[in-house]
Amino acid sequence: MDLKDKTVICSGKIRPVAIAYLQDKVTLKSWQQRGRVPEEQWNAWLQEADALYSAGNIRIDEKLLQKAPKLRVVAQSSVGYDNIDVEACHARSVKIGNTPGVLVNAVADIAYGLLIDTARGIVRGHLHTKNGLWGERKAMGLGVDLYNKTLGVVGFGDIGSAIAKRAQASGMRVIYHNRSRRLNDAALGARYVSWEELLKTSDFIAVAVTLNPSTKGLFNEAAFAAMKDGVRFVNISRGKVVDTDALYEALKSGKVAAAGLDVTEPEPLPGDHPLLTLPNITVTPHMASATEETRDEMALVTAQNIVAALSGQPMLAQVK
Ligand SMILES: NC(=O)C1=CN([C@@H]2O[C@H](COP(=O)(O)OP(=O)(O)OC[C@H]3O[C@@H](n4cnc5c(N)ncnc54)[C@H](O)[C@@H]3O)[C@@H](O)[C@H]2O)C=CC1
Ligand SMILES: O=C(O)C(=O)CO
Repeated sequence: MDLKDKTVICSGKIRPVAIAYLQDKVTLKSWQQRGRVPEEQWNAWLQEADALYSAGNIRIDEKLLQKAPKLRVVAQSSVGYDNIDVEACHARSVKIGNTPGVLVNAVADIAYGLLIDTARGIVRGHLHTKNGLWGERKAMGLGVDLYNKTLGVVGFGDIGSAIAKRAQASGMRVIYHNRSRRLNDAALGARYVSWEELLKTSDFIAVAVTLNPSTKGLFNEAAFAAMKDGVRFVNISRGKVVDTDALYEALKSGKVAAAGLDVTEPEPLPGDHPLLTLPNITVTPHMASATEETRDEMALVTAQNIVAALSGQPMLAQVK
């Protein structure tokens, strides 16, 4: 099908693999400079757009949709789509695509790295060495083993179960809590438990839920209070799942012995944020999917979703 009369606009810089896929098929308007498309330009593009390649964290809501009368497709270049008002899109017959699956291993690797860091303080050790304190390394204290400990995974979807696999390689027992029990959990070597049991019995907790109304602020003061003393906490899902102030207090008191976060609220996290004054936290800048291979695959799925939807074909991954 000739789609050259269809205009695809991109909200930010996109990967060459996506440009190569799209440029001969559609009329592509992409901003290949750093930062956001200037507002005037963006508003003009929205007027003409049949499809939107959503790169980065732009809010796609009724306000944006009103400026885009021809829009029929939004392709989010991530698995999470909490930046999109799904109801508003569907009310205007705008299809939404995302990129599940292709980023699972890259994200689970970072979660596993953070998990090890909460046990052993790798980043802390690096900073200690860098600050000329190698000889005083005993001051750092000892870490703990992953081996023979219980990992509680909250959100046992694609990424949660991939984190479990990595933890099992370190000899951890895995329990999980999910919206519903996974049929294949025995094959995955993981045991379904209630939210309360997970909090009470986990030595480590890894969070891999979607951000939705039921998970917003899920890890609040009460949740941290219900955890084991000295629990270690990793979040790679979305910052808004955690009450930042409650986590700060739990880390300060030692209730949470250490935390590893790839996502924060707010994002970006300012360099002078109170969380970063604590010695027992490692924060990475929402980079869990940031490998060359994974970002290429995410870009390609995003581009393929657009072409499929504009051709009236099923998308590779559609948000229902
Ligand atoms: N840090 C990063 O760069 C990345 C972060 N993510 C985040 O990770 C999330 C998960 O990704 P996938 O595993 O691919 O999605 P998925 O849809 O396979 O898994 C999410 C799981 O969360 C569960 N869930 C939802 N609400 C829940 C609740 N209230 N209680 C317990 N479980 C609940 C769902 O049942 C599902 O099993 C994404 O939505 C995204 O926000 C994803 C990729 C990269
Ligand atoms: O895919 C996602 O949801 C992300 O957070 C970006 O990799």
